[in-house]
Amino acid sequence: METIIQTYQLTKTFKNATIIKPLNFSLRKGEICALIGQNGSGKSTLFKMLAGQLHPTTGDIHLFGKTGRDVEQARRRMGFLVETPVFFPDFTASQNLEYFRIQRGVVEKKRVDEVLKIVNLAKEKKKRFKDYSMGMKQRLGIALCLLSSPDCLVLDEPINGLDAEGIREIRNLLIKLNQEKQITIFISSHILTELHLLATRFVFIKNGVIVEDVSKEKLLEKSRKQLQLTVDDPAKTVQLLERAYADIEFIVLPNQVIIIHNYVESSGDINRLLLDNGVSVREFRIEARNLEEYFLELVGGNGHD
Ligand SMILES: Nc1ncnc2c1ncn2[C@@H]1O[C@H](COP(=O)(O)OP(=O)(O)OP(=O)(O)O)[C@@H](O)[C@H]1O
Repeated sequence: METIIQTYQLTKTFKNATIIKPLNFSLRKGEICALIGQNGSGKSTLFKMLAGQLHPTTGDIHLFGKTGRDVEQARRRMGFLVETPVFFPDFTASQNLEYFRIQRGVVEKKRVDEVLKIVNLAKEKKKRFKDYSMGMKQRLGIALCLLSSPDCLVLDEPINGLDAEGIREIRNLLIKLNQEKQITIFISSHILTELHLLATRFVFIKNGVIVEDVSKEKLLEKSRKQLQLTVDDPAKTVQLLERAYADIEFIVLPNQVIIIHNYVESSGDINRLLLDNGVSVREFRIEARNLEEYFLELVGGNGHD
């Protein structure tokens, strides 16, 4: 499968603060990849580097296999919605897109009507931008990205601040673009539950570090059940768990709580292992949790980054 985006040891430092730590990431053709992280985690900084709006401090970006001077040309195959586009408030949607069509050298005049149809704004194309709802404004932003018929869209929080209906419209639009036009999508949000029905892959970022990269199936599995232990000696518990289960995945929370994401089916063995080695287990339970809790644990709690 073709690789659309590849970063190698990519970093960004502003003054003394390193916002993106050496980051290796790849996006393959056909994916809808969600970049999830709390405010300030570095999502926009990463996207701006991909869009060419910020220069990386170190590292390399390949787009469609191109790098160096050729990357600019490859970038034309991508549509970026990284900063809110500045539309003219008194222009209609059509007039706004027509302005950008000419400015961006998109030859075919009919492309404006085509993209308005794709984003379901054909009927409202003569409305002035300032009279658009938030959801319509966002869809017009996506229409702008589509003007040059990109193979990949990079969208920074496009459903931020939308109501449930607005979110549903954008979600359906993006699924349609992915399935019918084979457009690869890289989309960010700070709210996991906004994207869980859309994305096929989830990348979690915390303080500029990717702390988790999972498929939709794996995410659902992980967010379904977990073991929650309260122990007297978390450090020893961690040591014992890592020795017994090489690929065990867990996080240590305050108050001597350890949450284990896999090996839920081995809960009896884990309990015995700890007791046999002198760890006192005060509480041991299997919990179901929702996606939002999982997200907060990963990017909000004491994740293992
Ligand atoms: N030009 C800049 N100069 C200095 N610091 C910056 C600059 N741009 C971003 N930062 C800092 O980098 C950090 C990450 O910002 P970024 O906008 O990438 O986060 P984010 O994950 O997109 O957050 P949000 O969800 O709020 O958009 C923040 O602490 C921000 O203050």
